[in-house]
Amino acid sequence: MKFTDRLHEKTLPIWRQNHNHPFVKGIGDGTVNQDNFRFYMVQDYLYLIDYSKVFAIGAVKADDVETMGKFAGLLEGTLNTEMALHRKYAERFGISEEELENAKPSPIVLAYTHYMLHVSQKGTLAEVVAAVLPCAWSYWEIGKELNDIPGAADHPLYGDWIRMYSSEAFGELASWCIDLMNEVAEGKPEHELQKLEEIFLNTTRFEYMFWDMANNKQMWPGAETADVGI
Ligand SMILES: Cc1ncc(CN)c(N)n1
Repeated sequence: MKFTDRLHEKTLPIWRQNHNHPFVKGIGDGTVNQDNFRFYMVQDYLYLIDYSKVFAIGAVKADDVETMGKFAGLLEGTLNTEMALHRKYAERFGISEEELENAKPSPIVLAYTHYMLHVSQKGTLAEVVAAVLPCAWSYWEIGKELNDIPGAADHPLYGDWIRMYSSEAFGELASWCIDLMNEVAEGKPEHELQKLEEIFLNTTRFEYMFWDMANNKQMWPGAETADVGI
């Protein structure tokens, strides 16, 4: 059994909850509230800035030039392809790039990104990969699932999102993360595998919390409308 099969099996209930989250379903059937989607895209942009930094840490921790190159590819793909989607949506919503970068992160975004940055700064290369894997893997699976819904990828607003996360290019990045997880877990003692499992479980849980945050436009307690992200 591959280590990633073990991870998938262990986190299956929460993994399913991610796929069936009302916000995800709403992107697929076009019913998600536009204002919530706008909030989500702004918060996701902030998330991706730190997520990209985790790939840079991966490059620093890589043991060979080929792996360094893959992390550089993931960093480039996130900054220039995935985040281009967010910049395009921001333009549609009348949000400038400056406003986007200066938006305030929600408590969930801060907790999630700080967790990933903490794990990757203090941990091993395998721990870096375990932290980022649910992000790439679950979005790719969700993208493909939504793309299978007839007409979903043609939706005037949410179609771009579905096409991005079901694309071959995104799938390649996700597959590379899956393969690397198996490579770096090979031969590790059980206690280290359990640690990787825990990190993977935690970021899978954060994925669920992120969808919930988007669904509820959840910001800081007592925040005024003007403080809500942007
Ligand atoms: C929260 C989150 N997780 C994952 C992805 C896919 N890179 C994303 N854009 N946002």
